[in-house]
Amino acid sequence: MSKIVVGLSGGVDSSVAAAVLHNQGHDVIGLTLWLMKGKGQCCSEGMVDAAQLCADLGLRYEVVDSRELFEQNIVDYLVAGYSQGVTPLPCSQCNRTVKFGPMLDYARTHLDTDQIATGHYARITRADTGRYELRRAVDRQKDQSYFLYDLTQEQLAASRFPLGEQTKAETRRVAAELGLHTAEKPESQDLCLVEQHGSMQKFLDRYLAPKPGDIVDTSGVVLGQHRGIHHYTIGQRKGLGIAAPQPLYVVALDAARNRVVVGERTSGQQSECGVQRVNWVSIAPPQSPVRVQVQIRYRSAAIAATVIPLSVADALAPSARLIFDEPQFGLTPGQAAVWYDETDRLLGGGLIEPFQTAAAGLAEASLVPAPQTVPQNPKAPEP
Ligand SMILES: Nc1ncnc2c1ncn2[C@@H]1O[C@H](COP(=O)(O)OP(=O)(O)OP(=O)(O)O)[C@@H](O)[C@H]1O
Repeated sequence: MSKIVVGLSGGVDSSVAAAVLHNQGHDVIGLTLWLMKGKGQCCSEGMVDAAQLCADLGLRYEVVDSRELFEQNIVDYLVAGYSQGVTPLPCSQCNRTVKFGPMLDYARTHLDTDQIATGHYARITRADTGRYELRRAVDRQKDQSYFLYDLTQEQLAASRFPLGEQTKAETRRVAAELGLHTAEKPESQDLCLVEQHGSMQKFLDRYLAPKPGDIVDTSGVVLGQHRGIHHYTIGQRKGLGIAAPQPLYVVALDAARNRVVVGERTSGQQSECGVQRVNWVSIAPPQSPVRVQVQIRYRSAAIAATVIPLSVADALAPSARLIFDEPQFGLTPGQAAVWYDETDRLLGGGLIEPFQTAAAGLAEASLVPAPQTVPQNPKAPEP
């Protein structure tokens, strides 16, 4: 039996993960990363529920103050990204740099173990080559592998996902059978920051001052005014405030000119895109193109595509080109493209690059903003 540190958010999933491992005879230590300044779900009620769970099961419980790390790696990253016209995906970045990495460090340094577990719905297997593979969860509705594409081999080697083989309904049933007080706790519906602030816009409004500009069509004709490009996302149709005979969508965010570019659905279609900060997971970085099924958003259907690996020599920042079998609408710079094989193995993923739209004269934005580009926080939340 092993000593395992289980990340506890205070929700039913991590409660069951901890209880199951405990019932299997492992020496379980509950750990909550205190992430948010202000009273977020995980950081007030969540900690109380996690502490209660550990008391009920007789587990040691730890809280690690990770608020500064979360602020630097997630809040600043989001604010800088949105101000540059990209729509960053915080969850995969959070998993790699705020949760799994630091949790593993803490487990090794303070708790004398290199094993961690979470309530994520995904599965880890080991190939004959010794490589750790990430697979979709058995419960496809709950599958969270998309958010885990950026984990390193070291992190996967240390991690367990006890819920990967079961459905959410089974998790709730186990929680009820074990009498866990979190059994009936409602599902979180959105990003933790969105849940805390009510909406992504309300969160961003705390950091980014309004910066009105033009809404233009793809040939540059001004159609209206916007309140700041951070209020918009690629593919958005509602809330543009423009009367047009045909439906218009946001097809690009031009930070350099502070413009929102709109067009008909066909003008927002792309047959390929660049991907940066690629992480190859279940297979070693390939030297030649790979046929894949790719997801360009968490809930989007997987689509057939070919990944062409680029800059293989640069192991720290490999990039790739994705060529879709059919043109795709709604490719959003900053979101993750995550690719799988025909079964359920997550092969790799990376961040969709800002595209060059010659017609709209867009400037390229960086997905990895320099810290000094982060605007001063006009009204930061109270710690
Ligand atoms: N603040 C935190 N500290 C430690 N571990 C966390 C924290 N937040 C999330 N986790 C871990 O990551 C897993 C997935 O987190 P996510 O936010 O997706 O929650 P979830 O799927 O709603 O799960 P839960 O029901 O446990 O809240 C959790 O089950 C938990 O193990």
